[in-house]
Amino acid sequence: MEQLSFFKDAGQSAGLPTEVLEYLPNVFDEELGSQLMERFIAETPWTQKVVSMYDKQVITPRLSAWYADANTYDYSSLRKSAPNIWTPELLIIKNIVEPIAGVMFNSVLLNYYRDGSDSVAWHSDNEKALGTHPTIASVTFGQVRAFDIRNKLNHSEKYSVKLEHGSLLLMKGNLQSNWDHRIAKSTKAMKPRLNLTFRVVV
Ligand SMILES: O=C(O)CCC(=O)C(=O)O
Ligand SMILES: [Fe+2]
Repeated sequence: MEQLSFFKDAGQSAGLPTEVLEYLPNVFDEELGSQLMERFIAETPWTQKVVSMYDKQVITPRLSAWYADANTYDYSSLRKSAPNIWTPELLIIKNIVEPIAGVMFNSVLLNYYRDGSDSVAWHSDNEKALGTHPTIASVTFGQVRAFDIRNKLNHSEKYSVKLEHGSLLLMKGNLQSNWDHRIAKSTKAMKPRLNLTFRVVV
């Protein structure tokens, strides 16, 4: 019954720019989503990255893992290790997401937010290897968290989507070039959340 609480703050801010963000709730059955999430949390080879920020070494406030086709070039300086190879669970999700997105993906980044103090800071996924207008398919299981976007040229232009258990968010068009996004920390009690962003790396 606990899963019910995942849904209670669903919603999105008015005027969300749907040409860059398409939100599809309930793409995954609630029970299947919970089972997949438990397996991912237990069985993924999680890593926690250390990044340099203003001369300081900062540990990223979440756990991550990268999976890709074996021949995919390791494009990012942040991902120096070889990718993990697709698991059956990841392929189940990939096969559901691809026809909806209309894209065949060759990699996925998993992020595990253990509680409300885990987060991802404002950024855009605009690495060259993702191309100019990438479609990125973002699948969420677990705790509802707010996905915020802000216009890069006008930070006061902001929108928010509450990403629910079993939902799919398509990021597309100019999202990565014109907008930043984040998952903010929360001081409220938060259960674990798992997010998978399927990408095409060229
Ligand atoms: O957790 C999310 O919903 C977003 C993750 C993200 O932005 C990223 O991995 O680049
Ligand atoms: Fe991102």
